[in-house]
Amino acid sequence: MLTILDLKKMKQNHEKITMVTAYDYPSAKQAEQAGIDTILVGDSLGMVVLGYDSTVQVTVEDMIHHGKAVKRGAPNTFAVVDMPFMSYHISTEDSLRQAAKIFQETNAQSLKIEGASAGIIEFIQRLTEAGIPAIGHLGLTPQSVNVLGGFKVQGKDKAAAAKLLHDAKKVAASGAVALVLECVPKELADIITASIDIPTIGIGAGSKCDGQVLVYHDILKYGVDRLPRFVKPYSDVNQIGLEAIKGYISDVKTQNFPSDEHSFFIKSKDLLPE
Ligand SMILES: Nc1nc(=O)c2c([nH]1)NC[C@@H]1CN(c3ccc(C(=O)N[C@@H](CCC(=O)O)C(=O)O)cc3)CN21
Ligand SMILES: CC(C)C(=O)C(=O)O
Ligand SMILES: [Mg+2]
Repeated sequence: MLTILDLKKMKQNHEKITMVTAYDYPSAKQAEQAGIDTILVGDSLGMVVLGYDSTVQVTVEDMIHHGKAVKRGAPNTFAVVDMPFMSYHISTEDSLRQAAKIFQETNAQSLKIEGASAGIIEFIQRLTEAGIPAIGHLGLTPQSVNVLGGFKVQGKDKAAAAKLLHDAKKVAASGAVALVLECVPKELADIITASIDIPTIGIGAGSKCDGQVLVYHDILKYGVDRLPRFVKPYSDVNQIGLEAIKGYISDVKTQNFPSDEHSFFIKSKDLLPE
């Protein structure tokens, strides 16, 4: 399993860090088998596998339920769990209690937190002091979709770009071990990556970030209809899966399934009731 020191070394050595989301046992097992560096139990699970229209309805219990399944599937991969909406905003004390619960119950290696307000910066410091590696998340922070007015690229004007760089420096200085940059212009992500000593992990943030993260279901094109512009699909599981289920339906209707090879037989007819 990689450690936070390995991730820092990978930045220094210009070796790209790979991250994929996983929400359950099979996807985690597959990601580990494929040789991924890190797994994110993203709160995107609310949209991707629970059918919510944002991540706002995802709970601490949801994150623990999915996080435990992921760790069972990928016991040897560095795992990050998202702290969900409002689980780290009420007070630093309450946030620390929620973090301890998620970290202990999932056995994850790190927790991810969106934003860089004064409260968040203090929380990242306190997590680090307590021995919980924190990963920051700036740019498009989906838990704030209702304040941002949609899933939109961030840091597009001079003031917003300057604030994003300033926030990234604050997150790095507070002890965070990595920083996710979501939906940020490539040139800005490049400057941020060069300005901080912790790895940046981009999603819709161009190729200069120290690592990349994508949603598992987006990579596979599985269950998702419209893919964001930053996604490159590597398969079409929607199509493969649809054909499989249609084939099954057709075989049952036409009595081609189950055949004898998929059936069990009694040793002797004498054993059957009269
Ligand atoms: N399947 C999936 N993939 C993701 O990457 C993802 C989720 N779900 N859910 C949680 C968040 C939400 N994300 C999103 C969702 C939509 C866009 C999107 O449609 N963006 C526009 C850009 C709009 C603009 O130009 O400002 C796009 O065309 O990609 C971006 C990020 C990223 N995360
Ligand atoms: C998109 C990534 C960075 C994320 O936070 C998630 O999957 O929830
Ligand atoms: Mg998330």
